Amino acid sequence: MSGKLLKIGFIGGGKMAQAMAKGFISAGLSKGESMIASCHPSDLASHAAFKDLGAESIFENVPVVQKSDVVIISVKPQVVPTALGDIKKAQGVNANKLFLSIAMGITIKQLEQFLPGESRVVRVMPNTPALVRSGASVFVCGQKATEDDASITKKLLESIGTCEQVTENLLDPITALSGSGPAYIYIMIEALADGGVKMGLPRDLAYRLASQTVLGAGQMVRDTKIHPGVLKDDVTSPAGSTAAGLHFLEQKGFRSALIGAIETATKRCREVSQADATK
Ligand SMILES: NC(=O)C1=CN([C@@H]2O[C@H](COP(=O)(O)OP(=O)(O)OC[C@H]3O[C@@H](n4cnc5c(N)ncnc54)[C@H](OP(=O)(O)O)[C@@H]3O)[C@@H](O)[C@H]2O)C=CC1
Ligand SMILES: O=C(O)[C@@H]1CCC=N1
Repeated sequence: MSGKLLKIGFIGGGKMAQAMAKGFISAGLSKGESMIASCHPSDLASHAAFKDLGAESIFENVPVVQKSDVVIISVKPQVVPTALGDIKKAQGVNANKLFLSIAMGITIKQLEQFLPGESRVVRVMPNTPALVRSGASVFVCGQKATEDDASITKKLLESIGTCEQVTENLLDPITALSGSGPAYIYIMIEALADGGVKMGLPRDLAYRLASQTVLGAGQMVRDTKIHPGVLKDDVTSPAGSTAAGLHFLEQKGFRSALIGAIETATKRCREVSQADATK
């Protein structure tokens, strides 16, 4: 991937596509002008967002494939069959491209069926912190993806955060954990700040402290590799305030709620994987 910048195309220019596009640009791996996105006419905000990046933004999917080296399938799962159907039906399109699909629940097998036979498919699960290059992504290579495709995928995803190659059976729980996870953490940050405000903190200070605390705790687990239970014990002084707070969380089923969220979200991914659930 040295030298000429890859042309990156997005089929669907929504939230996750924009996060990845902005991440690639700030990583220096791409430029607005080497990107193209197909947007839906009903989502002019996304159309404008890609134009603001200096990218080409259009309302058709086929030219995105024609003009790109790597095509990122970033429409909602329910839209994937139609969007890829457009490409399969089109005459004379060179679909011998690398397709990265980020669609929740859509399997490699389904993607390979929806796309023309020559297409090389990699299934990816990123998350929105890709925008600030702190994403957590995983990928699975399809039948026709080459070692080069895996390297290109890795290079792209590592530019916007961490990246691991996994097996497809892990994709649904990963989607539930790291794909959806930022949403759980955002409501936690909001609630922590609400608690701080309830107890008299100014709102902006409460958000700064809550977000930095989440960031710092995550970094502690990742960088020290110390078990989170041990790190929790280090915070919890005998007869102190943390023990009182933890007791309240246990009474309210905090752990159980998080475990249940991952279980429920995984089940939703599995529903979508079933062909009729993409409708
Ligand atoms: N958001 C996230 O955190 C993550 C999302 N994903 C996956 O990314 C994909 C996109 O999600 P997200 O960005 O949240 O969703 P968005 O709704 O923000 O983006 C999807 C975009 O595709 C547009 N669209 C609809 N139909 C078509 C079509 N036929 N051709 C081209 N574009 C079309 C939508 O327009 P309109 O709104 O008008 O329908 C919308 O702009 C999903 O498959 C999701 O599972 C994966 C990981 C994380
Ligand atoms: O909510 C969703 O379905 C997508 C998948 C992971 C994050 N957002």
